[in-house]
Amino acid sequence: MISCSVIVPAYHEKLNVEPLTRRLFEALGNKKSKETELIFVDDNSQDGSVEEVERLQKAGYNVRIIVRTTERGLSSAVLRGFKEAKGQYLICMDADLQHPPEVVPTMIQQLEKNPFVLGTRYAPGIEIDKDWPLYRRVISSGARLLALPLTPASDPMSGFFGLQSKYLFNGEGDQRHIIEGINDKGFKIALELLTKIPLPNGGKGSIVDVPFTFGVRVEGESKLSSKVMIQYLQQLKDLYIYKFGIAQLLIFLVLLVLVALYFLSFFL
Ligand SMILES: Nc1nc2c(ncn2[C@@H]2O[C@H](COP(=O)(O)OP(=O)(O)O[C@H]3O[C@H](CO)[C@@H](O)[C@H](O)[C@@H]3O)[C@@H](O)[C@H]2O)c(=O)[nH]1
Ligand SMILES: [Mg+2]
Repeated sequence: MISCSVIVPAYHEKLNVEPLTRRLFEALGNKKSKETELIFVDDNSQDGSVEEVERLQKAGYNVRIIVRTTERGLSSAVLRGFKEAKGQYLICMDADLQHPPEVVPTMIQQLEKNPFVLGTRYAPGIEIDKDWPLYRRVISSGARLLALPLTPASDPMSGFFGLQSKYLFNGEGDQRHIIEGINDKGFKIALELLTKIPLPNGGKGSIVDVPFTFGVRVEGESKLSSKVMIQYLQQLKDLYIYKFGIAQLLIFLVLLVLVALYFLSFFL
């Protein structure tokens, strides 16, 4: 029986499909592999990813690929994968091996006892984004700072996380559906869920950190674009309103300007 589903949003990731699949199932070992399914959610890349997955299926791996033809986007791809998942433990990770598959067994172990598990780059001994160019560090720090009031999580920008499915869905069987009001735009699906799903005690004590080192992408290219950054700012605005009400939006905007000025000062 499948207890864990690993969901991987993928766009033009053909070269990463096989190494990710092999490394994941190798890390899981015999017993856990039988209880785990791997689901790629691809947005019609037409780059041979489908054929790669078919080859891996023939080799005996429990992997499949959902190809979306009318939708695009990381967050909505992850939500689609969650909807199709059979496991009670749901894990989300990138295709490009920046999230080490070897960390997944620890995440599953933690999910057996805790509602939410977060792959975090902010932990003792972890050097944050050490190979990132300066501009990515600036964007990442600014984005993290702005999300701090929304959740007690250490790394709400992370795309490497897991949760118990009962916190994501309402209803059972055919009636099962993702809780209302989840924004499916942009890249930051973990932040959205951390803010909105009904975690015990508002997340305090129910989000377990699993430290990992954010690797460097070897194959393919990042899909982070200015459109994604604008979607993030829109998402933040909506989350501030959701959490604090419309009056606080003004404070948010003032904060935004201050933070922008602070970071701009590095370049002036
Ligand atoms: N299906 C689908 N997948 C997508 C899309 N855009 C990106 N992806 C997939 O989402 C994953 C992350 O995309 P990257 O382009 O590699 O993102 P990144 O800039 O490296 O950002 C990562 O780091 C952030 C932390 O700073 C994370 O927040 C983010 O989720 C991601 O992991 C990859 O597997 C990529 O193929 C899309 O439109 N559709
Ligand atoms: Mg990446």
